[in-house]
Amino acid sequence: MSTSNPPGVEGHLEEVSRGGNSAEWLPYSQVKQYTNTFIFRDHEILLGLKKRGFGTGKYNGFGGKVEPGESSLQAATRELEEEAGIRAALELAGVFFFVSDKEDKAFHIDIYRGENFTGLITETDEMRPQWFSFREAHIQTPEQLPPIPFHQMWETDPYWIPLLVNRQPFAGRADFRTQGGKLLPSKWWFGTVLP
Ligand SMILES: CNc1ncnc2c1ncn2[C@@H]1O[C@H](COP(=O)(O)OP(=O)(O)OP(=O)(O)O)[C@@H](O)[C@H]1O
Repeated sequence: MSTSNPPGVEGHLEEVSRGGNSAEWLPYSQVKQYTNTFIFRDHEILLGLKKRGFGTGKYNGFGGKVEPGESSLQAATRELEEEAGIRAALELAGVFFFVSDKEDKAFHIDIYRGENFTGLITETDEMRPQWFSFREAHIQTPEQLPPIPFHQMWETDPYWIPLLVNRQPFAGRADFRTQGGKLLPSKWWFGTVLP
């Protein structure tokens, strides 16, 4: 069964999770395009610890704004090289749309996945790359990698990272509100793409 998408979320989707308050979705007047890229090998995912700017101290994929004249895929490829020093053929894995009560701009984030990268993974001024394991039950790999550090990531990541890891195309939205000086999700909805 398809359910009705939140405003800003497109596609023929089936709900997988929703939560938060029952308030209306926050309004927005402008949409900014971003990218976020995750590299995979075996049961491992490459994350970067953000060292400056928005999301400092959190682990995330590699990405940023889509610049004028650039496609989303070009931006994702450029940001991966700028922030991690590598290149990879990327495919669109999902979309995460979010709005905060701090500004009237909405963020549309195209989420990409890639494998078989070339180049040497390199720490940059912006990101410290690190491999994590997503094996079930957090059984550690022979290289003793830690599991995905959800406690040090955006609060909405646990809703869509499993879909990314399981190769299920997805789209979702979250509204963030400032609570006690912290930006926290107040309402969210995620769905997988139906054929
Ligand atoms: C709130 N929930 C969120 N959940 C998951 N990912 C989120 C996110 N909010 C932002 N992101 C990602 O964080 C990066 C910010 O990038 P950011 O450094 O601001 O962009 P960019 O490199 O273009 O900026 P500058 O060049 O420094 O101006 C970018 O990948 C963007 O997709």
